[in-house]
Amino acid sequence: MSRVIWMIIDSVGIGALPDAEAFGDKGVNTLGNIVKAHSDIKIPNLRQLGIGNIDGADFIESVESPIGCYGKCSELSQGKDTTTGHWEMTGVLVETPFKTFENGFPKEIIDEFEKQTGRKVVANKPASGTAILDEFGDHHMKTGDVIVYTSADSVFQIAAHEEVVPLEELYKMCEIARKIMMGDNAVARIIARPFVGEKAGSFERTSNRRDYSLNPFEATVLDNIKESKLDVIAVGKIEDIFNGQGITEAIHTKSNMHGVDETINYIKKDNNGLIFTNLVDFDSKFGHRRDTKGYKEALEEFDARIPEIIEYMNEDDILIINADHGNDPTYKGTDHTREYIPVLVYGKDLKQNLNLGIRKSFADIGATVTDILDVKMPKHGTSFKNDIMK
Ligand SMILES: O=P(O)(O)O[C@H]1O[C@H](CO)[C@@H](O)[C@H]1O
Ligand SMILES: [Mn+2]
Ligand SMILES: [Mn+2]
Repeated sequence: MSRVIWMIIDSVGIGALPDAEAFGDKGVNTLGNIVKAHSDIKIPNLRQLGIGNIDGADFIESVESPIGCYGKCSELSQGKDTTTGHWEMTGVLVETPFKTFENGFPKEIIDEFEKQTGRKVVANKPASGTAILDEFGDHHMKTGDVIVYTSADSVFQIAAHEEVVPLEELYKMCEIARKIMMGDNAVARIIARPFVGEKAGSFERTSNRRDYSLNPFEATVLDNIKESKLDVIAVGKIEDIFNGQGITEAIHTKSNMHGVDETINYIKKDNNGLIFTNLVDFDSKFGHRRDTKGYKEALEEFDARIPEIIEYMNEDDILIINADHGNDPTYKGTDHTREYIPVLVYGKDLKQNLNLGIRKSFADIGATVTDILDVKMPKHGTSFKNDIMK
């Protein structure tokens, strides 16, 4: 039976959506602008899969006969964050945007949080997660007050030094915040942001980050697969994005390469159903940091692992690679960008060099996954399984 290996290259958008300006994003193109900034980029394996053959992706040299099926998808949901992107690709549309807090969180919320956690809050504003450590890290070290911040995303983030606030306490604080930030104040995610280091300028965030999401509003593709008694194996932050819903086994990872290693480990094992991986470094280490060189190198590093992934796949396994939103490292600010996402599909038994065109929704990908695994179809999305099968 076919398995699906579904890998999310977090934030690798491929050009502005028609409505990008309404999201404050003009002329954005994550992959396009990285390639423009670094024309020596080497991503031969993504190109072999057809990334340069996608409609409008003329900034990447195309190949004559790609071995994959390739296309791009629009986002129907009103958002450009990870939760919205992943939920849409698994069949749940977010029609009302998640609540954001451009001016920080209201006093009642902070008061309640301080009361229940017994710690004072500093910052309480939108910020870049590394800049905020430079600004308030020293104060935190001296006082034990925790750094609460948000961004253009619907997030309540708590940063604390691992030696000042033990991880267990930080996670407990996130659970408290999760309970407070429901109902009218429901943010998509509460995020634990532990860090280490001596002083401002040398603080570093650790991989002990944890996200506390809302439950998806409706059944996702993952729920449908799990209901059919198949495996839904989550690698990286997938488990957090779905709050564990519809997942049968999960592993958190420290980096993109660790994510690829664990994905390959699962490919080698005997399982049935879906291996679902998120590679977040593109976004968190390079996109938000507006680091085009780092982003380019991360793409090259991932690209170099593709042959290995393919090598271990069974004859009837199907590999899908796509993004969840953009994060153009050449654009102003430090936030995500509203973009098309590329989608690449490869299987030893599938058609090659097939243009999937411009799809109406990310949900088409999840619908295809369910169709391949022959489980209940999601409410949204049009499967392209029949197009890719020989
Ligand atoms: O700047 P950092 O903390 O990496 O924040 C980024 O990560 C969070 C979740 O995606 C968002 O708030 C985004 O802005
Ligand atoms: Mn993301
Ligand atoms: Mn992000």
